Amino acid sequence: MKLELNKVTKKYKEKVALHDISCTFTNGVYGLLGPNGAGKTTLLRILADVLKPTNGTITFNEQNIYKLDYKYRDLLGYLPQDCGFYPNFTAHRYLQYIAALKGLPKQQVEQKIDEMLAVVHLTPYKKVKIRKFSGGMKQRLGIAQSLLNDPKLLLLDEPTAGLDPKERIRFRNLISELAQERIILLSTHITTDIEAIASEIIILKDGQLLEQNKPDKLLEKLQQQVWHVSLPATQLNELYKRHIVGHIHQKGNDIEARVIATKQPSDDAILQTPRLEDIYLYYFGDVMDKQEVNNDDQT
Ligand SMILES: Nc1ncnc2c1ncn2[C@@H]1O[C@H](COP(=O)(O)OP(=O)(O)OP(=O)(O)O)[C@@H](O)[C@H]1O
Repeated sequence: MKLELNKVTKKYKEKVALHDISCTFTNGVYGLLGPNGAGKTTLLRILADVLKPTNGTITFNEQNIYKLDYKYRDLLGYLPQDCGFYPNFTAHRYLQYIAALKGLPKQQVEQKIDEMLAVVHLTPYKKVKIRKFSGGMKQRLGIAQSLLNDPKLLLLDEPTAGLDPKERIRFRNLISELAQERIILLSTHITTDIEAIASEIIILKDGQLLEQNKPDKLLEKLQQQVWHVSLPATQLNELYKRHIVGHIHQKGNDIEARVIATKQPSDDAILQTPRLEDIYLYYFGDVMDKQEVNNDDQT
């Protein structure tokens, strides 16, 4: 399978949300990484055919997706950021409704629903109304609906939002299991979500595709550039001015910090093995806040 974007641009009036995006996806897991507003949702919505690009073409196995029409949509599973659940539906009723929308053969529906509820560990809640669900349970139900038609192309917009650490690990394992014979695209700004499972990572910033590469190739970029630094807390502001600073830990009057720098930032700085969160900092250090850095620590 091959999904190809050729110079895809999306404008919302004057706002250019995606600019000339060209990339190719074959079977595997692709992590769309970028801060808020980078264009991840716009890209996924275009691929889910809920939004049309302003310019550019998209082909699936060399055929234009708009010409393929329903044949393309039949291949899709899509988890939007907001599933728009009906609170008075039970999980079962909701999945029946989605199965009908997706045109699943009637004789398969109940078995498929049971399978999917088991996959996302919601079997005991099959007959419970969605209004009683926690955020994490709703997210798992959203994942279940996206998988109902056994999609060949799975598009997941921030799939781990609201999941607790255990659920996130389960989710990552599930995606790894599903990855064969499928194209899976998932957007996130949490690097640990994709570090272990993405075959490739796509870095989006301000609607531009900055990188598409295998995680280890991205990490190679930062070899010899990630440091552990220890210094008096009073010097922290100076450190921020000179370098990209990641995690910091206060230890008494001192600070321990993870720093990205092309040259050794201080005599006692110790080289570290780069991680994907360093790549995130490298590209988005200027736009992120500390909250996002801390989020990376959740698992
Ligand atoms: N309907 C719209 N009308 C106008 N501008 C929009 C619309 N939807 C998105 N945008 C803008 O397009 C840009 C890309 O938004 P998009 O939602 O695709 O980013 P994102 O990377 O998914 O961010 P987030 O993680 O916050 O969802 C942003 O600047 C956003 O404000």
